[in-house]
Amino acid sequence: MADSSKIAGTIAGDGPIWLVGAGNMGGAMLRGWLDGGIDPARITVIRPSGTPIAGVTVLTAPPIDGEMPAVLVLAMKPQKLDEAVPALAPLTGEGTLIVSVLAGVEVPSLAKRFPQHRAIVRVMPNTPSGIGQGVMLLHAGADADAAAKGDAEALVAPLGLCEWFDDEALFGRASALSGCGPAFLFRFIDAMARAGEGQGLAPDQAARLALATVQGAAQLAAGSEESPATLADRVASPGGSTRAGLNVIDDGEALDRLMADVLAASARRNEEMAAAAR
Ligand SMILES: NC(=O)C1=CN([C@@H]2O[C@H](COP(=O)(O)OP(=O)(O)OC[C@H]3O[C@@H](n4cnc5c(N)ncnc54)[C@H](OP(=O)(O)O)[C@@H]3O)[C@@H](O)[C@H]2O)C=CC1
Ligand SMILES: O=C(O)[C@@H]1CCC=N1
Repeated sequence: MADSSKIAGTIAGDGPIWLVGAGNMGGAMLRGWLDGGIDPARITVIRPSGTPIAGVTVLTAPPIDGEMPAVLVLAMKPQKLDEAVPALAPLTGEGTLIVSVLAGVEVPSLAKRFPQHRAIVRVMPNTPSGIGQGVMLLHAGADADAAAKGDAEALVAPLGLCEWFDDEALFGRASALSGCGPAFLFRFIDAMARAGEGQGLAPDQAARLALATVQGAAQLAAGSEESPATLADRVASPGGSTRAGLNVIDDGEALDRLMADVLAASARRNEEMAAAAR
């Protein structure tokens, strides 16, 4: 559940917030905002399908005769950005804070497409934002002042942990960890369950045990003063069964090497998307 106390104040005044795209990511952010107590009357969702969302106005195109958006949240696929810009850019102005969650699309690429803006802030969320447990990476363009950065952070703080990056390239590489990370963990849960099936467990039982084990372990680690490595040692009795399993994970640093390759592949793709948007 999002922390509603964090969203009690105003965000970029009290003007309209346009959310462009409400799919997997935009939809999760919207859920987090609504649970967090944001005034739904401020939010207009713009999506080509016009698929309704309870409690908020949904339009198939930006409103041309309304108030200028105080915040424009871009949450379509990077490949759809140029399809959306012609209708959006003329409606933004010096009062519009542009918040982009598009992977790989850098601030200068956004500034080229939205020359009129108050500030441009990139946010890399992840899907647990929908339950207020996301990770929100932030990077602001050079012309963003402290007030604009504060407004961007106030907007996304109810969705999870906020971490600022001055270096946009590092922001991109960090996106591979926290933005993509939930998918890697979901795969891990499935792999653990399948391995349980391999030991003779029924599929539904293996899935239940794997998920509850990951949930409990993550919560334990999050609330502990001890490092995950120490917590792992607390499970592994010398000469016991856990140590035998850890030996497989640790052999040749197999898991470290796998994760290094995984993040490197995601970071590389991020760079390719950045190049495509320039
Ligand atoms: N999924 C994730 O975990 C994360 C995604 N992101 C970023 O979020 C963005 C969205 O990804 P995701 O939610 O997964 O994608 P989805 O395909 O689930 O959602 C895309 C949304 O964009 C809308 N859309 C499509 N075309 C246009 C257009 N021309 N103008 C306006 N809106 C349009 C769609 O509308 P409709 O609903 O009507 O079809 C839909 O709501 C991407 O840029 C991605 O990089 C960032 C971090 C994590
Ligand atoms: O896969 C993607 O490109 C986006 C960015 C982070 C998570 N999803």
